[in-house]
Amino acid sequence: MSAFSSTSVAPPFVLVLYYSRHGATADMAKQIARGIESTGIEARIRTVAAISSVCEATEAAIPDSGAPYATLDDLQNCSGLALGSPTRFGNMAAPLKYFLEQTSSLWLKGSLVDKPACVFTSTSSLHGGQETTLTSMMLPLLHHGMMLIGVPYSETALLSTTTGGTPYGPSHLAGSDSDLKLSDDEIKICNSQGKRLGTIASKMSSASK
Ligand SMILES: Cc1cc2nc3c(=O)[nH]c(=O)nc-3n(C[C@H](O)[C@H](O)[C@H](O)COP(=O)(O)O)c2cc1C
Repeated sequence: MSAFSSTSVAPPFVLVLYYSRHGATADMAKQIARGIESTGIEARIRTVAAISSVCEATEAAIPDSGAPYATLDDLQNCSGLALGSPTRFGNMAAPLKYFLEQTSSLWLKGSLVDKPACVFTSTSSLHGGQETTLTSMMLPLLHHGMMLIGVPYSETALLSTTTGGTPYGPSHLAGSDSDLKLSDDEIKICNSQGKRLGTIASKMSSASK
């Protein structure tokens, strides 16, 4: 093969994209990333900026701590997506929705069609809207044509958990002071969801080459 015909193909990765204010959803993102990376594919962890009426004028391009901010290129080039948000009045948090509302150019090109995706959330109360938040995050992903994966009951932690964990996606009960750590069952569910997403993303990205 001549030097001119060899092209360097960027290795596939799964984007773990979340917003977190107090750190619980960020902890979940790390556990999902562990599950993804256990399958041999890179997990790229990215967050979105908080919003305010002047956010675009005041936010630094790179946050002082934590994951870098996601770009549209991260979404465009990922082989799969794990999307996470704290529950806000039974819905996803505004900063994540704000980011998603800037993805019309990707929607027009169909960039995310047929890519696998999962969703995860953290709440302060057990019946405070985990499932509704998870489904609220699924809706824009379905508009983008993504293929949603949940947590099958073959993950037995779904049956033993007394806090978070749903078949719609991993969840966490953070408590009213946002100080409860991820339980062992919640961690298992995050890890297995990441593993499932990584496995499917790897298979689909190698099949499309
Ligand atoms: C504006 C606002 C609305 C919230 N709405 C809910 C809610 O509907 N149900 C709930 O259980 N917790 C609610 N919470 C609590 C957060 O979901 C919870 O503290 C979550 O664990 C925070 O995740 P984080 O640590 O990733 O920021 C709300 C918090 C805020 C600031």
